[in-house]
Amino acid sequence: MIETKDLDIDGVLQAAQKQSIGKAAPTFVSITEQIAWIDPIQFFQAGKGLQENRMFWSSADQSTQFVGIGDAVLLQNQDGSYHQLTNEWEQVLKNSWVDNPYDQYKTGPIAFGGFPFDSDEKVNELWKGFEGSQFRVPTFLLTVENDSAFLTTTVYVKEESNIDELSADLVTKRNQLIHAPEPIFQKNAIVLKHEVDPVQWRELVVKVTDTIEQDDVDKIVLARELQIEFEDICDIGQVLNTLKNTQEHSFVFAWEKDDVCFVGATPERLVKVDNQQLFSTCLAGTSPRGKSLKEDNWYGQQLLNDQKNREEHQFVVDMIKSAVHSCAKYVEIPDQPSLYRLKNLQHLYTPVKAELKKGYTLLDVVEKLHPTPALCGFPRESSLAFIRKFELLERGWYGAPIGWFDQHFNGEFAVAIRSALIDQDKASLFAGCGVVKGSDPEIEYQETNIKFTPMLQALGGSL
Ligand SMILES: C=C(O[C@@H]1C=C(C(=O)O)C=C[C@H]1O)C(=O)O
Ligand SMILES: [Mg+2]
Repeated sequence: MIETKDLDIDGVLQAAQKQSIGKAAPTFVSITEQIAWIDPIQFFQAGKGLQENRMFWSSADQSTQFVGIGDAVLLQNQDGSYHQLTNEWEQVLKNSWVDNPYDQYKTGPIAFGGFPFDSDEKVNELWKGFEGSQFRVPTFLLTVENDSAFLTTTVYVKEESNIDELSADLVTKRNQLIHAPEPIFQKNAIVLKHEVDPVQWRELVVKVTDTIEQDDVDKIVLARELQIEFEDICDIGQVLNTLKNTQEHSFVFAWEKDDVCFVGATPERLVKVDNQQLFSTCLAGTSPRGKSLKEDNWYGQQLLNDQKNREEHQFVVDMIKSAVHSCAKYVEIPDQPSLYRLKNLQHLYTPVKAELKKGYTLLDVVEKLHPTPALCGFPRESSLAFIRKFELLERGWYGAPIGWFDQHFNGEFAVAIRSALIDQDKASLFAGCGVVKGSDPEIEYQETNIKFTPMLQALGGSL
């Protein structure tokens, strides 16, 4: 039996209401309790019954998993402003009542969400609902940290709130979630697959290599879209379960808005900050996995020694190094990349460690880093201008920071690649690759195909 403190939602809400009357402002209430361990996917599936927006996050080593149900707070910034987001979060916390006897990092008030790749991009039909940056504090947040589970319940209490009703409603929903039955999964079956402009895409790669020859640009990342249709409405829980079980060393995420959900399993950490300790990742340069150990090692060695891939990688290292330097006391970064192996492919990988200077927060670093040359190109301005002008799709949240931060701005962001936007019985998958001098359109095309594979398989299909 785990030791749990008696939960007194009603008592906390009453005290918070007194505070809101005193301050003549609503109080943001966050109550954390330890609960019996529950499978995060089970909790996620149970959230479907409440008909509220859900979110999911798993760290790349799966030691931390978050599931959120409901929107207690939604912070939305049309222009993706980091500064505004910081201010709004501080504003929310200003009049708060945080009841967290466990005082655990990763419990209590935490906001989850994402940014657009390019906040100047006009939002099209596909990305409707995902305008600007959006972060939510879920009404119910499950934190599973190895074998321990915590539930944080968040609600606004106003002067006029009916506390009896409010607390009865929260308790009913809480019980529904934490005593959820074993999840039942629907099998997702793909009935239609449509590659968007594959011929034009290869032509665009040639246009990029020509541009690189002629202009002051060295690398441009080009993305592709693959559209699919399911036989029935896609079961997101099933997709997450498969991603979790098949995609090791990857952050698995889902962020639902009404009936649309952005889902993925990305290997790429943008930045993590834990008490001023900063961790970032340079990931660029790709090759397939081999079928045997010998073949796998051969691919790995080829990748480590391949000039084109090393160049693709180095642009990322140089940029991240200098961005992190500008806000850190010291930066630790190996001279040579190593290999980061995933189920379907392997990447060149350089980890970055640093200590953040006082006065800088996680969001400041996200702002400095995004978009890195891993997703945009180098130099940033000219590669971004090319993408804006010529790319054949709207990136929306693809390739952008997705993650979480707590009340002290500790948290973690990943780069939302290996992802799909799922709208009931339809989905768009995204994959891109770094085009540099000498890139071959067919090889780059095949590289994006392997990058589609993990998501496509999790959705019930194959290439
Ligand atoms: C753009 C993507 O991946 C990026 C591009 C890579 C490459 O071109 O080698 C490797 C990892 C990522 O930085 C994607 O998966 O969509
Ligand atoms: Mg590449």
